[in-house]
Amino acid sequence: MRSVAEHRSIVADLLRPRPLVESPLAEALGLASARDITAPLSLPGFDNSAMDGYAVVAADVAAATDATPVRLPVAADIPAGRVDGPPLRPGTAHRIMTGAPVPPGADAIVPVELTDGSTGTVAFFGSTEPGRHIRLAGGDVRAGEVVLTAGRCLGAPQLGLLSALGLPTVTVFPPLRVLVLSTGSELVRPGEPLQHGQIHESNGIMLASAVREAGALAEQRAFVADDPDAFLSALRSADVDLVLTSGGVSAGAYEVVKDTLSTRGVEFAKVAMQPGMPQGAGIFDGVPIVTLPGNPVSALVSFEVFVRPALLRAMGFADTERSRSVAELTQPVRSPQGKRQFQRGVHDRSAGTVHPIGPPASHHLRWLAASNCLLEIPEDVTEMPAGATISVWDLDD
Ligand SMILES: Nc1nc2c(c(=O)[nH]1)N[C@H]1C(S)=C(S)[C@@H](COP(=O)(O)OP(=O)(O)OC[C@H]3O[C@@H](n4cnc5c(N)ncnc54)[C@H](O)[C@@H]3O)O[C@H]1N2
Ligand code: MOO
Repeated sequence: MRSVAEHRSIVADLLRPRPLVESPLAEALGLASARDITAPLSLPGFDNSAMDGYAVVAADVAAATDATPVRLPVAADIPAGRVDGPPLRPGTAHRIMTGAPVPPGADAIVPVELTDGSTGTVAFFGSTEPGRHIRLAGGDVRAGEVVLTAGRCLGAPQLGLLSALGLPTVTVFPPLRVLVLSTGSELVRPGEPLQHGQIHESNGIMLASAVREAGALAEQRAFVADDPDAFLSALRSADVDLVLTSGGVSAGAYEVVKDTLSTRGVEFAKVAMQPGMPQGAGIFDGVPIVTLPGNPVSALVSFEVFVRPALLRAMGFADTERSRSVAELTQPVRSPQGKRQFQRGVHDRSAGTVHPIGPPASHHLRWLAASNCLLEIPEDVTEMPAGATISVWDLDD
């Protein structure tokens, strides 16, 4: 049997990044930056006020108290955005707003709450010290510093930072395009009535959603029956970077995926894993294809273990794995000898504990939907008692 690690690297080696693109920031959410990003300018770009109030020379208001206010003439008004503010002469104050440039000559800001707020002659009821409430140029970012490294996922704060640095675009790895194709003559579209022996199709939306959650683009085709011609024509009609099928890969008489592709560039193997033993991967018609087992839990666990890290790697992400932690089991678990088992679990992060949820069998979608993690049990471990520590893949990060 093939090991989990071997199949992971076979799948990872199949996928290739698309050519880099220069993307407007608004279209880069969730993608990976392709390059280290060096700040073209400093942030803040100029010394500016952190408070609405008055710019002063601190020494001028050193004696101010509630009982003995200091009064200064207001020589200028500096709203945020004013670009022609005059210098401050000692013995005067400038009314200033948050974000406005501190005038040359001033060394502190007094918040409006410590004054009477006047625009003619202002009374100060408290003192200040040099530097108070001034945000210094370069205090956040200095021009020339690397602010984001290649492979970083561009989320809201990262895109905000790039915009603050005056960068309208960013070089990114484009999302991979993935065709999700379910197979099975028993499948019926949700919303349509079932006859005995039929089931509603569920892997399509589940895998397409997992692809989208990973930041790639999913094209979810109507599923195909266990019919080689229909299957091949669905495959050939796609212009994608990866095809992801489910079903038809085990040992039965109507395994449309295995029967059709095993002579056409796809290698099928048993992987020492549960769920998710029957797997296939290869190149068909020049396009990478990964064939997942049809049992719904097997399909999604296989996606997590083999496809998601490969997709993230080909989309340039530095971080390709789910966050892993170690937690204490609150109940014992058993696992088959020789297989890496991934049980569904509920991880209580604040308590540092985890328990398996639902049976290990691979058709229990309900328990998959109720879980927030996978428990990873190594091949050579057949039982673990309550209190043992176990490796956990958190699925909700
Ligand atoms: N004799 C053997 N039988 C089986 C073996 C084996 O080694 N020898 N392996 C078992 C394991 S493990 C798995 S996993 C499954 C994988 O089977 P296939 O990939 O061929 O998938 P199917 O037979 O098409 O379907 C399995 C199961 O999943 C349901 N299914 C399939 N597609 C969907 C879908 N899109 N939405 C919802 N449910 C789906 C299907 O109805 C079956 O119940 O094989 C075992 N058998
Ligand atoms: O490998 Mo199957 O995935 O155990 O149910």
